[in-house]
Amino acid sequence: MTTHDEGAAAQAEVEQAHVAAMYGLLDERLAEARTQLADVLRSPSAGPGEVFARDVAADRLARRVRRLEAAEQGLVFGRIDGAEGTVLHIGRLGLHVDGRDLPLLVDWRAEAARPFYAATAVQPMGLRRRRHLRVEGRTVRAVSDELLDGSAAEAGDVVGDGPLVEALAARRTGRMRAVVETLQAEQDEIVRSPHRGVTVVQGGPGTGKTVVALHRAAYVLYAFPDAAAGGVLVLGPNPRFLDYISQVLPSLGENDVVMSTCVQLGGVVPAAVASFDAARRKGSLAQAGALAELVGSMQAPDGGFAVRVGREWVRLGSADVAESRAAARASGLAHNPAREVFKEHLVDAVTDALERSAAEDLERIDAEIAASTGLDLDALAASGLRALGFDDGPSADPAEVFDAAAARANLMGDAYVDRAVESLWPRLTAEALVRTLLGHAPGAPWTDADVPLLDEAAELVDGPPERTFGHVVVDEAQELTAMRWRMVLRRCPARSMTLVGDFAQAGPATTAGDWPQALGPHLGDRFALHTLTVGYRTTQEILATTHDLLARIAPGQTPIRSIRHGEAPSSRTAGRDTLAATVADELAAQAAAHPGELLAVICADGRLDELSAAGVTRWARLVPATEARGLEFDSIVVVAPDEIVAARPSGERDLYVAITRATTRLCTVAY
Ligand SMILES: Nc1ncnc2c1ncn2[C@@H]1O[C@H](COP(=O)(O)OP(=O)(O)OP(=O)(O)O)[C@@H](O)[C@H]1O
Repeated sequence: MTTHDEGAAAQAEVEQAHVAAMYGLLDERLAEARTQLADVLRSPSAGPGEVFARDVAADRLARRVRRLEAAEQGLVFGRIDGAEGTVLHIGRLGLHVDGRDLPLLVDWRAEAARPFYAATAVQPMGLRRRRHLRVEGRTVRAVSDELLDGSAAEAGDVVGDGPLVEALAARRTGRMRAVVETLQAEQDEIVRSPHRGVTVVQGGPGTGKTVVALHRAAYVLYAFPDAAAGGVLVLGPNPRFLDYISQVLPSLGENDVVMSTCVQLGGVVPAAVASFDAARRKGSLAQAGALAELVGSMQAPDGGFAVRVGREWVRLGSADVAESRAAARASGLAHNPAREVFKEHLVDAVTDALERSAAEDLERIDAEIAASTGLDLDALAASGLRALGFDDGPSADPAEVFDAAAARANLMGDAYVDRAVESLWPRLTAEALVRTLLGHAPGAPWTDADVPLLDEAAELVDGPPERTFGHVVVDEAQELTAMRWRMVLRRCPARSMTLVGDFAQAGPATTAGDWPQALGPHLGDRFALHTLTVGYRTTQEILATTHDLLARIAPGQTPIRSIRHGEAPSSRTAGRDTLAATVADELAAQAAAHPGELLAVICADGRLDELSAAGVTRWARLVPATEARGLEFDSIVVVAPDEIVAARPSGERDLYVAITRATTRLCTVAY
């Protein structure tokens, strides 16, 4: 009989042979792909068609190379053994060998990999055993098994600490990492949900909403080819957060994801941050109505219109103008492109008026000829037309004297007509429209809250954005105002989205208190809501200190249960003048006692300069409470909580966010 350690070492050796074979195949595939790429790039191509085809092929191969390269880290991390003896290894991508029935490695997103995440002892899904492999570089360091079918452990089973425990015990690095090895069943269910529409994930801090959102993006790219072809967009609240999550998708082999903040999406760089009041006001849905109304008011207001044609004036009644306006609006085009439709209808009406007047002239001339004979009728008709500005030569048939098509063509290019159209249906710019709405002087700086207004105006004026996406992921989605939601939805015509957030963590511009309030105006009830309940970041001890706060800021919300436990939070009191020094002292002590931990100081924006001057960045990241959403550190020092609460209308929620950033230790320094 072997000891546990000997058994574990033997099993690691068994797995090493498999893992070596997989890396061997990965190397082969990578070499093939690189050779193919080099061949394609070298191949001569004649003509634009061939160049295009070559570029497409090169792009596809370059992606394949990148995907294979990204799989080097953590290529394989799991294995499932069926009750009847089948074995599947699970990893970052699929590897198949010709002539072999079972794949050497199954992509974690494939249906065959589902039991690895979803099987439990209650529902083993045909599995006897789930195995996690800890691989460093290309070397198997350890294996750990869970037996799922109730059978007793045998010689080849290594039952020990779960890999989740190991993953959670790891030090924070300041960058989020993929957790594809340890995705939990309630998370996995959302990640691989077949729902193509809007999936919403709510849950307290640290329940893995970001984890789910990013792994969902990777799953969508794998499982929904149409959405993948349209591109995937991931939206986060600020650049600091985007930097924090930036490595997750590349490490899953997905490099073709666009990451952005809402503001960056608008293409306008704001020069200032709006006040809370302005942010709320400008974020409200009423602004969309106001902008639409403003544009409408600039589209041929009621009344008639006169245009000079040659030496004549042609007058149109308000009914003709209204008909042209209705036709332009019915085109469904935005204001500027619809202007052309308006102009065409107006020119038709002017042409009709000219035709009527030409016919009347001819009748009058006929009458005059009848009165005094001997005059040349054709010459008379032609001179009548010339008087109206037309060059048409004489015609034998008076009914054909007026060439409507030529008159219309002339009018379309006529500067007077253009001027008249401009006064009725002026060409607009988004900037000018928003400035008019806000009563801004030209050149006044834009704020972040103006960006969604400009985006809305751009759609009204020029039409939908050129760049749209097949799937959009929104993290910290509770931060979006109604106008921002419109901006996001505009870029996802297929309405295939993953939205994650927590209204207990909402900032000052948010007016909605829950998902139906936030999404109802845009999507009705067309979204599937999931709730995560288990915390993986913040210890139960730290969470316990937030219960009263949570009851105030989100009265209906059930506190989450954390699987982490640790020290009780500590607190220090300082004098008003010694606050920064006390923080520095605390950090120095923590850094000495827990070397290698990632520390952060979170404070009100107004304290940043003082703390920075006190040198806290020697030991810790200095993070304003307004930018702490979504981030995570081993240990947190929260400075002057009262100041964080007082700084913004969402102060208590900001404090809740700050307190829930730590995985291990929380210290509060107050005065
Ligand atoms: N299945 C898992 N395996 C390993 N680690 C996990 C798992 N789920 C979540 N975590 C870890 O828990 C921490 C919190 O996850 P995440 O940031 O996704 O939570 P969140 O719900 O988005 O938090 P917040 O509301 O604060 O933004 C991260 O370190 C993440 O890696």
